[in-house]
Amino acid sequence: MEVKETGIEGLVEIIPAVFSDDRGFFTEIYNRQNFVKSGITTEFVQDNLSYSVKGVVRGLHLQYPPHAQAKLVRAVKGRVLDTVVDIRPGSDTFGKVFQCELTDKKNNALLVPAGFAHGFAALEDSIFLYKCSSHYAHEFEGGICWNDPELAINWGIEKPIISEKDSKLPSFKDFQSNFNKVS
Ligand SMILES: Cc1cn([C@H]2C[C@H](O)[C@@H](COP(=O)(O)OP(=O)(O)O[C@H]3O[C@H](C)C(=O)[C@H](O)[C@H]3O)O2)c(=O)[nH]c1=O
Repeated sequence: MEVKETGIEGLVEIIPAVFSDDRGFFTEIYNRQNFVKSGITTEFVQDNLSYSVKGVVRGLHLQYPPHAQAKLVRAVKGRVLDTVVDIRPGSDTFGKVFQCELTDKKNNALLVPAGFAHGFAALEDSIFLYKCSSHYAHEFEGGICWNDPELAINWGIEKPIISEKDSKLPSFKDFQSNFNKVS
């Protein structure tokens, strides 16, 4: 298992060992012992899976403290452009956007610490599988609109398919003023 730094504290890409033979391949997608050995001690409590047709953007989502979630995210089918924004108060990289293509060919994953807004674009029909460090808490959900002009995120999709809920998410500026109130 290779852990690649991203230049943002705590945000790492994970490339697992993949064992291929004439039947296909085998890979461990989570092994607590190996993660701890690599310095990743996050405790996960919930696994989620979502299917997105090509052209979907989900996000940017987060849960407010004390229900903020660290996530271990991957595409088990297809190809997604995973996108995170550092919204940790006082972080040296506050407001920084990081993107990483997660594909079923690379079997790569991204460990997203708590304190990030998270979303992804489905560049193909994709199945997204992820572990969360805190349970779903609907009343603590928040987000930032996918097309915020300040973040200017390139999702790789011109006119994304988004949910009604995501279409109403606030701008990054409005999010920050609200976040200061709830933190
Ligand atoms: C997140 C979640 C949702 N739900 C229910 C609530 C809704 O009735 C339905 C769809 O929820 P939503 O539209 O919020 O699903 P996504 O747009 O995929 O949300 C996720 O998208 C981005 C990429 C994330 O990082 C978050 O994990 C999460 O916010 O599933 C649950 O029952 N449990 C859950 O943990």
